[in-house]
Amino acid sequence: MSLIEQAKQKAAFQAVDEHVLPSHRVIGVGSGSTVVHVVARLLQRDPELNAKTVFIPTSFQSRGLLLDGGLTVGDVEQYPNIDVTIDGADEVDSQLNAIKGGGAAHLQEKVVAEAAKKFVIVADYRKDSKVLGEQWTKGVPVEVVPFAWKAVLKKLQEQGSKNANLRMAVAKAGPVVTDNGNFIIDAPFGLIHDPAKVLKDIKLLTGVVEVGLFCNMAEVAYFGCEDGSVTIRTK
Ligand SMILES: O=C[C@H](O)[C@H](O)[C@H](O)COP(=O)(O)O
Repeated sequence: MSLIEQAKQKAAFQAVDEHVLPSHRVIGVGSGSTVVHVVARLLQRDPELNAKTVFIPTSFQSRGLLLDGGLTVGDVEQYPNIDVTIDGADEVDSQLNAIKGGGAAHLQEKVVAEAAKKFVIVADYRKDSKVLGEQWTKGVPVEVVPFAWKAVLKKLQEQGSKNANLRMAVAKAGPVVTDNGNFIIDAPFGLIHDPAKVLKDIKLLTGVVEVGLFCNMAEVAYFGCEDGSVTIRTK
């Protein structure tokens, strides 16, 4: 396993061990490569405990991980009160604000995180920043309804993101289409010193469904470090 993968695993295992309690019955599960280790740790729990628990996925990917593991899945319509949600991030700042959506899953992720009593982030050392935009330079992921993409792109450029661009698919002609049938615009804003304002300004644009800025949401973040340790940042 590579150093980065080991770091992801360490952070994920420790976060599950410290935040998924035997009394919990509804657990939110984020998306991405770090969450693979979250699910692996959940599967190491007492099977009787898992049998009494419902897991709320945040994407096609995390639903598949849970189903493949034989876990029971539900949704926020059935379970609007989630005990804890654990998710990855593309970058986290010193105040625990995060950029998410590198995998285009941030809409469902935000809903599931907001429905939880506690939101926990797991990541490797490359995601740990003072200010958003230091390391994640691809931009803020913005999910937009398809017919509005050009209009939103123009507005984002007017808001200062000159290099905002429509995310294109790799093994498909045309744009990435999200699990919700929408498009993604990646909008770089350089260093983001006031993420809550950037979030608000983008969210007010007509046609925007959700913005991959998670402000004041996480209670704690676990970063797996290069030396095998885990750094824990709390609010
Ligand atoms: O859309 C994807 C999600 O926000 C992921 O949680 C985020 O991109 C981090 O993914 P990874 O753990 O693969 O770096």
